Amino acid sequence: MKDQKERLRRTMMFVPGNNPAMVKDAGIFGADSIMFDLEDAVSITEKDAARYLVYEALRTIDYGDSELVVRINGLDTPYYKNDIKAMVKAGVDVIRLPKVESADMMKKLEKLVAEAEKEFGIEVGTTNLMAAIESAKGVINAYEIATSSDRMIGIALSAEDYTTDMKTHRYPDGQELLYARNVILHAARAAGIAAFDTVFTNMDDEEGFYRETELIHQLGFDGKSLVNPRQIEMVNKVYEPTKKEILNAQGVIAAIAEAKRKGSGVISMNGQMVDRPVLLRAERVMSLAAAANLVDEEENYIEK
Ligand SMILES: CC(C)(COP(=O)(O)OP(=O)(O)OC[C@H]1O[C@@H](n2cnc3c(N)ncnc32)[C@H](O)[C@@H]1OP(=O)(O)O)[C@@H](O)C(=O)NCCC(=O)NCCSC(=O)C[C@@](O)(CC(=O)O)C(=O)O
Ligand SMILES: [Mg+2]
Repeated sequence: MKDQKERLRRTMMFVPGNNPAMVKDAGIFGADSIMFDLEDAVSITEKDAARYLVYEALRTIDYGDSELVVRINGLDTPYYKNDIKAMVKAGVDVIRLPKVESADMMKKLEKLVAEAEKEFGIEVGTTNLMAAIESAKGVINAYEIATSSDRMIGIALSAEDYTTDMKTHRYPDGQELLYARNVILHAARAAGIAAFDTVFTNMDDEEGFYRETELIHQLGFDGKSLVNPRQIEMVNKVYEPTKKEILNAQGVIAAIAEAKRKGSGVISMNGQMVDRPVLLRAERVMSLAAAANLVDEEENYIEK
């Protein structure tokens, strides 16, 4: 199996942790990551019930190949300690901390997670972490957050809270998010972890959703937080490589293998220089092609 830091995460779907039907069926939509929410989708009166529901679901329901993420309550609430204990005990893959503004917040989370792992006899270091950046301060400190722990698998932009903090709101062209998107992407890339774009909340605006997904794909995001299963197929479509890109990637991989046989790291293919960065891009294209079932086990292109 691939390193957890390397896995494909195009779609990370929020599932309200207080909704038994949604929690039960969340695995059928094929999201790369399912993110059970204990924070803002759950009212204060339902915090304990939601925690228990998600705990039971993690222990008993088979969610297939999807990565299992839980967004716990923030460090400024009375709920996060119980959330951490329960989710670690249930064996969650990733804990997502909301409203992160500093590396210290992630270090505090890491310490509590390690304590819980010890308490429940789980190997220390098993539970991965990610941070949601939802304020100007979080954006300013994005790199220190991204590098705060070896357990970090990614950082995410949370535009609903972020635009509120910035005294603006979301516009169709996304200009108000350009700076935050670029800072978060650079911080994630410099730290060697994943970058996730924010949710798109207007379910009736398919055109707007496509436009936003194409933009974040072009910028280089690994994927997007989602609020509805209908959005999964649309994101996968945008991230699907074309036949030309797949055939080119296969050529690059073969050319580099040939170069290695000759003791070199660089070779020319159709007059184009092919070296390590080109190879890394080709490998990502092949991962996306495999996820979209566009290649067979020997990585041959499947004509549809
Ligand atoms: C939006 C809507 C009400 C629409 O409902 P609708 O009923 O119209 O949807 P339909 O399409 O008709 O549903 C068809 C079938 O799919 C099922 N189904 C729908 N959604 C499903 C789902 N998510 N998981 C599993 N199942 C699902 C449904 O049960 C039905 O099943 P069935 O009846 O059997 O046919 C619904 O989707 C929903 O509640 N979404 C989650 C909302 C949420 O979690 N918000 C909090 C996270 S954001 C935030 O906090 C901001 C943030 O913090 C973010 C950041 O940090 O990134 C920031 O600051 O930016
Ligand atoms: Mg938020």
